[in-house]
Amino acid sequence: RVGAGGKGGNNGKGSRRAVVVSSPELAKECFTENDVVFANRPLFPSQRILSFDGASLSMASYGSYWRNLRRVAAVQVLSAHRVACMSPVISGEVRAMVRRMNRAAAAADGGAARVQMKRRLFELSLSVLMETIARTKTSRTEANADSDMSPEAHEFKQIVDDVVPHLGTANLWDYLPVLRWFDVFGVMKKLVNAVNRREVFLRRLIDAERLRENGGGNDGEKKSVIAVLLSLQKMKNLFGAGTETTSTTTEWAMALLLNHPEALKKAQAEIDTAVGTSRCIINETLRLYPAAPLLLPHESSADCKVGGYDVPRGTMLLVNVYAIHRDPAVWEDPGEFRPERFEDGKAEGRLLMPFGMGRRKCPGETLALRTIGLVLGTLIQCFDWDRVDGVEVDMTEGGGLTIPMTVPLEAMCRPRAALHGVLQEL
Ligand code: HEM
Repeated sequence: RVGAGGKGGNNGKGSRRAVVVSSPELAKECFTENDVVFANRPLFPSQRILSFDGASLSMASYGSYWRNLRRVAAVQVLSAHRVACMSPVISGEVRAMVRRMNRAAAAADGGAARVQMKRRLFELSLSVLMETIARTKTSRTEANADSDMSPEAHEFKQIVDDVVPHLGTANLWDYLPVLRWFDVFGVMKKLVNAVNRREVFLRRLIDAERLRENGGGNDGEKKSVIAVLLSLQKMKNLFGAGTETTSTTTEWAMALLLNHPEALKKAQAEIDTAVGTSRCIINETLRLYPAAPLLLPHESSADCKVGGYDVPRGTMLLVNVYAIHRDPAVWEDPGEFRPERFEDGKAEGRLLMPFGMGRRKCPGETLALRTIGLVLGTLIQCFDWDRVDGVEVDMTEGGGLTIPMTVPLEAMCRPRAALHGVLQEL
């Protein structure tokens, strides 16, 4: 369960020393006794360009600088209290999406609309982040009928689309200097261009927030993230980490439910009586499709041992969460979608780590689970769902930093008769 590859600690010759861990015991060993040693991140050339030379929270090496940023993120921006304050914003965005779907269904033949779930969920996730980070709602109009995004979110999506294809641990450009010297594939040009656009964009959001602040427009608890950070003077970028992961997980959850109508019916019935029971479905989705299947890469800052093997300083650590979550020694029929595994604490003691473990664990977990829960709960409660033309959803997985669905999810949605009045009033 420990794999090794590459020689030499850095990527100067197109290779890099790496250790791949794919069992629950070894993952625990890496993030308990070796947690401090593995708390660094390898900095690939593409990441160096994108992360202000390693200055972003997710890419910074372990030390006082990272600790400081992490404290700001965990305490000021993503704490349970902050997330509770953000909930009305999230619900507002979800309601806006439901309103649009309801309108589309009313206008469609037979009262059911064909919905591009992937696009909708990504847009929603980005809008939630835009709204909590910069409060851009004012610049959006309902007349923009078929999109769930503000113009700012649109602009940011274009920047993300330019960057995402060049992320990931198997990017040749990062390993082979010759490709970089001649900027083969024009990667450098594209990344620098995207970073420059991102700078201009963020600067604009910050200036707008400053103007609002000067005008006395900020009200305590409902402050945007930028306002919070401005008051601490530590503006850092959290958009990248939170968008794709959240929307992809919701998309997989909907796909699983469409292929398991009995689970969908059960969830609908339960939500009608007690909101919040979609948690087992979310856990099971994150078990089968962890949005970061290899976590983010870690790097050792000193020699250590993993599973009895010597691991030298400067080795990249990849933790295969995808394999750990499907370990047949731990999970019965690991490939099957069975949310009941998580009922009544039945899965307690089994390692589920879609957000990682140890000190570099995802600080956005509370926000992500709240957002996914609200979105999924609302979609299941408000609509009856069907597969397009009754055809089984294609569950083929794509590659990259996250696990995208190869065929973007589409589904038929029909407003539930019992909720007609409620939907009209949204
Ligand atoms: C389903 C949603 C999400 C999943 C599955 C997820 C998963 C992860 C994972 C696996 C890591 C790396 C842990 C490691 O290195 O061992 C991570 C890091 C991180 N995540 Fe998330 N994440 C999600 C949503 C979010 C959200 C909503 C935010 C914030 C808005 C966020 C912010 C971050 C940051 C800043 C880091 C870097 C932390 C550090 O290096 O110290 N994530 N996430």
